[in-house]
This record gives sequence, C-alpha cells and structure tokens, in this order.
Amino acid sequence: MLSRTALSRQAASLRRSSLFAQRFASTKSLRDTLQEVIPVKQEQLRKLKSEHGQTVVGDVKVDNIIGGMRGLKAMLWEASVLDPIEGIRFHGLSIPDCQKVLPAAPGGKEIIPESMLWLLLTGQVPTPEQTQALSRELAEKGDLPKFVEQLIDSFPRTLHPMTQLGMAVAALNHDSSFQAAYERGMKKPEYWTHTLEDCINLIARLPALAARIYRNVYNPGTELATIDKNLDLVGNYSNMLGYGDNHSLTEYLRLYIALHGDHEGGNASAHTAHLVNSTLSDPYLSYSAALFALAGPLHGLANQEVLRWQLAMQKELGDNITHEDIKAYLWKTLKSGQVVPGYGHGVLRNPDPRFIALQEFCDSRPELKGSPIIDLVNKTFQVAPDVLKEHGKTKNPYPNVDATSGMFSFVEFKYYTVIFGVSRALGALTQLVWARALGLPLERPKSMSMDALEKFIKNQ
Ligand SMILES: CC(=O)SCCNC(=O)CCNC(=O)[C@H](O)C(C)(C)COP(=O)(O)OP(=O)(O)OC[C@H]1O[C@@H](n2cnc3c(N)ncnc32)[C@H](O)[C@@H]1OP(=O)(O)O
Ligand SMILES: O=C([O-])CC(=O)C(=O)O
Repeated sequence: MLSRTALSRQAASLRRSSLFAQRFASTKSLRDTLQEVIPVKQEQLRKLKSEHGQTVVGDVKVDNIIGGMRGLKAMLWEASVLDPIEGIRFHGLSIPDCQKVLPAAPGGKEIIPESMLWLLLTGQVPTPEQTQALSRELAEKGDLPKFVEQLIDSFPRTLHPMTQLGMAVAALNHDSSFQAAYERGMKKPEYWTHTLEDCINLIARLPALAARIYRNVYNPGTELATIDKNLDLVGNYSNMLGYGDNHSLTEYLRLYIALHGDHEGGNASAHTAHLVNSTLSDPYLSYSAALFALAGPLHGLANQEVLRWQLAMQKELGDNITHEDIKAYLWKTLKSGQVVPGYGHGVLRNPDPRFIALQEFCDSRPELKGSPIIDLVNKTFQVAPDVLKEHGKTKNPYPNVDATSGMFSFVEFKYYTVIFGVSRALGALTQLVWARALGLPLERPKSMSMDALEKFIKNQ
C-alpha cells in the first residue's frame, strides 16, 4: 500500500506525462493493473475535491441551458478527452499514436478492441501477451445464456436490429454480478469489482448477441459459427457474421470497433450509460439505455442514414457520378430540410480523425480500389464541406466518423449501428468502472423553467 504522499506524487507524474500510457506497461493481469491504478486516481480525486472544490471552471449561460448544454464542462470522464480541432485522445494518445503502440491481433495490423479496452480501463498500453490474455478471457465468456438466444430468436425479423440489441443487453442483467452483490449488501469499495465483472461479461457477449441478430434478420435458418477460444473478439464476431474468411473486412471491423469505443463523456450514448449507472442500475441496464440513445439518427444511427443516403444517391444518379452531381444532390437534401448525414458535430470543428483513419485503411487496400461506394464517400468528402459552408448553418461542415459508412461491401444499412453498439461498450463501460471506483454520486443537475429563468434574469 502506497502512502498518501507517494500516491500524490505518482498522480502528479501521471498527469505531467502525455506518454504515461506507454511508460507503465507491465506483465500484470487486467485486474491487478486496476488494483494498482485505482488508488492513484482515488487520491487525485480526493486532492481535486479538497484543494480545488471551489475553483470556477466556466460560466453557465442561458444559451447552455437551452442549447443542449453544448460546451458546458459538467462531468468527469477519465478515458478520453475531445479537442474540437485535433479530435479524440485516449489517455493522452491520439489515433495515430494508438495505431503505433496498441497491439494488433496475431496475423493482423490494426488496433483491436481488446488493446483499446485495456488502454481505456487502465491508462496503460498492454503488451501483446496481456492483449491475448484478455482476448482469451472474452472468448471464454462469450457464449449467450439459452434464454437470451431464445429471446432474440423470438423477435420478428422486421424489428430494428438496434431495438433487438438493446432488449437483449437488458435481459443479460439476469446474471448481473453487481445486482446480486447489491442484494447481498455489498459495501461501496466493492462496487467497482462487481461492475468490472459485469462489464467484461457484457463486452464478451456482445459479438454473439450482435451476430445472432444479423443472422436472424438477414440470413435466417443458417448456422452460426461457435466461438473459437483462440481468436480475438472481432475475429470471432466476423466468423459469426459469416465473414471470417474475409481478412480485409475483419481487419476493418477491428479498427472500426476500436476507434468508435470512446468519445469522451458528453456524447448521448456514453452520457446515458453514465447517468443510468449513477443510480446504481447495473451495467447491463445502463448500457441497454445507452444503446437506445445511440439508435437516434443525430447520433449513432447516422451511420445507417449515411449509407441509406448514399445508396439513394447512387440509385438516382447511376454510374460515373461527378462532383457536380453530388453537389446538386447535397443541395437537394438541404433544400428539402434534411440534414446531410455524416457531417457536422456537436464538438468537432475539423474532419474527424476517426473518419480519416478509416479512409486511410480503405485507401491502403488494393482489393478496395475501384469500389463505387468508397469512391462516393471520397467524392462527397471533396465537395460537401464547401456546400455546407455556403449553406451557412452548421458550425462544423466536415465529416464525422459516421460519414465512413459504406466503406465496405456491407450493404445491410439497418445493421450498421449495431456494430457501433458493439464498440461503444468499450468506453461507456470503462467509465462505469471508474465512476464506481471513484465513488461518484448520483447525477442530478438542476433544471429551470423559462419562467424561473426570466425571474432570475430580472433579479440580476
Ligand atoms: C457518432 C456521432 O454521433 S457523430 C454525429 C452523427 N450525426 C450526424 O451525422 C447527423 C448530421 N449532423 C447533425 O445533425 C448535427 O451536425 C449534429 C447533431 C451532429 C450536431 O448538432 P449541433 O451541435 O446542434 O450542430 P450545429 O450547432 O452545427 O447546428 C446548427 C444548425 O446547423 C444544422 N446542421 C448541423 N449539421 C448539419 C448537417 N450535417 N446538415 C444540415 N444541417 C446541419 C443544425 O440542424 C442546426 O440547424 P437549426 O439551427 O435549424 O436547428
Ligand atoms: O461526440 C459526440 O457527440 C458524437 C460522437 O462523435 C461519438 O459519440 O462518437
């Protein structure tokens, strides 16, 4: 056990080093690593509270209250911070940094969700051995309870895949370690360990859930592959989707799922998980709620909308679509009062580096050269920002991550957000572990009516 002074020193050194993630890699297990890291963070929080609890971080304007709290610094989120120009950093590491240091799957080159999850949870870059141990644990825990398989199989094929995913995730709370321990009277210091168990079990089971939904909706009656204990999470997911022999698609999914994992705390899905879990609702119920936030077209469902919009453009304009054709189609979309899906962002004011990384992946693959849909995504990127600037409404005329939809040969557009849902668990669930480890309270901001606001302004 480190003394308080030693913990403070360690916390300060962690903060000073933007490369702290690389410096602390070890051979420890995930749980042992967390046991080591958590007291340091607890001490950092204690000091922040006791020494700076009254420091003013910003003003609250009427615009913030009526403008979806945009720009308000009002929640604690450990794993990542978003800069409007640079984009996301995970514990200080940018996407290119992560691409350099995070282990890939054996035989692959792309970041895998396991190495991203380790980084998000611990702030440390795992070794390939640590990553593989986590892959193995997830594969061992990946099978679904029979009643959940039956539940999914009972859904009509026409029920949106995101509705199916959210319901199935909620049902997994039947086996919640947190809920069972709470009923037994667990004490606060134990909250995070049971939260972690639920989070790991849930991440492990998401591929089987998501693949079963895909099979039932798009290929009913076909066999589902069983989980291979020697494969990584996405290797198994891709197998169960029926694409296991497509190395390019599997690698794309690895990168896609790793990169969509976390986008600081204010986005609607992550924030929902955090809010719901602050009531001590278990991680399954919390993440189920998050999935229903992700299922909105201004958030995760935008990836479905992008592909739908692009397929409609292709259908209307035929082959050999020119920049001028796309411009005209963009104006038609805008003049009909619709948003251009995949463009704009609540925080970002530059092209999303996740979009750039996924685009670079496609550019680097000879087998994807000449794909009409990839060509359309690229051409749209070349003209849409200028059209949106001229339109003059959106604060960010650049592509967000969802603009990449359709970059692969997957055309079942209603399924796209489910893949996002498999991914967002990494960051949203990480924060639940941290929130419980740090003893964060029930989230309960103050709301005001317009009358109350006017009265307040009058009395100023
Ligand atoms: C993973 C993700 O969640 S990334 C985001 C995915 N969503 C999309 O791609 C949907 C398209 N984009 C949008 O609707 C928006 O840009 C959002 C929801 C992402 C961000 O919303 P905001 O922060 O409110 O954006 P902003 O402040 O720029 O909005 C100002 C105006 O521009 C409009 N606008 C913003 N983006 C777009 C767009 N892509 N196309 C057309 N109009 C847009 C807004 O609708 C708003 O119009 P209003 O004044 O009539 O209400
Ligand atoms: O940050 C946001 O508001 C939306 C987003 O890009 C994400 O959640 O990945």
